Amino acid sequence: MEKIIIEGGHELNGTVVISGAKNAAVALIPAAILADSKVTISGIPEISDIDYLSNLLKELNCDIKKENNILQIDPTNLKNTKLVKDSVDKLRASYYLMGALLGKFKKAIIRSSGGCYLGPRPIDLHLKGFEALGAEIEYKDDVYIITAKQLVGNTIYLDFASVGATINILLAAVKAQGRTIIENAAKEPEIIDIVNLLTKMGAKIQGAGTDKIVIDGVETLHGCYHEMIPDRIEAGTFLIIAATVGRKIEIKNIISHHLEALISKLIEIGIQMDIMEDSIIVYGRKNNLKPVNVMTEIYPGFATDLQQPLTVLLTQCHGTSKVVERIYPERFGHCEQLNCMGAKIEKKEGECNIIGPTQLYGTVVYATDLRCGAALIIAALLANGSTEINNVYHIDRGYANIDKKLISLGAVIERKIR
Ligand SMILES: CC(=O)N[C@H]1[C@@H](OP(=O)(O)OP(=O)(O)OC[C@H]2O[C@@H](n3ccc(=O)[nH]c3=O)[C@H](O)[C@@H]2O)O[C@H](CO)[C@@H](O)[C@@H]1O
Ligand SMILES: C=C(OP(=O)(O)O)C(=O)O
Repeated sequence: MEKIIIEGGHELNGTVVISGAKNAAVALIPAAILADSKVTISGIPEISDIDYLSNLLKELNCDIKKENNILQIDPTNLKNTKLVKDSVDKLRASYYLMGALLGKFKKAIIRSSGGCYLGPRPIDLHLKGFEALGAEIEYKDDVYIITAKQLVGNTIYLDFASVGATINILLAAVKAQGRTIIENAAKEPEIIDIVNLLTKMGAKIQGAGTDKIVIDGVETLHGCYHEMIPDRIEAGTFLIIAATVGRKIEIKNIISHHLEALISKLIEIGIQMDIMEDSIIVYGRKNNLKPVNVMTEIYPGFATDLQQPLTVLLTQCHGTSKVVERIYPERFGHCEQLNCMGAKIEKKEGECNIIGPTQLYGTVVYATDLRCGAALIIAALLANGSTEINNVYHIDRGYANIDKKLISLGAVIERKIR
């Protein structure tokens, strides 16, 4: 088990380059196995979710090679192995292998996936989507057996615009017979990235980025080259780090348009930024920061994955801020940890009030999930004294080379094995 020790109080300066998007990469890789020849994806982030997923592809006899940030996935000799080992629940996105294997072989045997515990995370909408395409599903001893004689296109209305269900249904439908329509589809930028890859592979899809996606099934898909999008959540995290403990930080390899909801909150708080299309310069460490109210929503609303990191900046605002969590009402594991560091956060059902400003102090804390980990890093950079952050494996699932990136900006960080 690794832990990170951060000496707080150092002002950060310089440039940071954002890595590829975790939530796109973990779907692009399963999508690639639908091809009959090699798919090359560039911009792959160095995170443990990619290592776990690569191991799952190896279990399927897929040839997978990584060099720098380029991943070559050759599914020519793919076998439809049962995925029932512990390796499946190391990450959330292993569930995309359900849709991909179903689309490719009309059969998938896979156990439940893992990922951050943010309260209950059902996959009923994924399964209903597969059933609408003609699949039958059996669930026994934590393993899903999903089979179809034939997959046939259908109109599927999602009760909630779920990212995972939209992508999983896309993966199952690209090779189905006829037309599938996903109504109330998720509109996140990662969906567009997956559709761009599938289209290069020969799929026929319209409407990605809107709430109606139309898929006309094709018989075969082929290899291609794809350059993936940068991580808007990592970029947002660095925007918040820069606002909280930076003097002047330039954040590069960013699509500013993906971050509009966060940028507008930072402006409301009083953070000064120069916003370009593919980079942002943040002038942080301002006094008299204003409190704000934030409500998480599906894209283009404020991302739930950024509310935990933003909470740390809100501890420095003069007055009471409110965060309402509409996607995962139990996503508040960070509050107790931040309170141990001196924050004043009152947690209620589905929301919290942050009373600021408060001085934070270094202590021993525990990442309860990935973005709680990010919040604790920001708090530790700001705190008086040294902070020990435990359960670092959560952070490594989604932040590429976070220690190196922060050290290059002037942070004092050490990683230790317990
Ligand atoms: C790997 C990945 O991309 N993870 C992201 C993805 O997770 P994930 O794909 O799991 O999130 P969803 O968009 O599916 O979930 C959103 C909401 O819908 C509910 N729901 C979802 C599916 C379902 O079948 N039934 C159901 O009730 C969930 O419990 C949750 O309340 O989107 C979330 C919301 O932006 C992000 O926080 C995660 O970082
Ligand atoms: C919740 C997250 O990830 P996952 O869905 O992979 O658990 C996240 O990226 O914040």
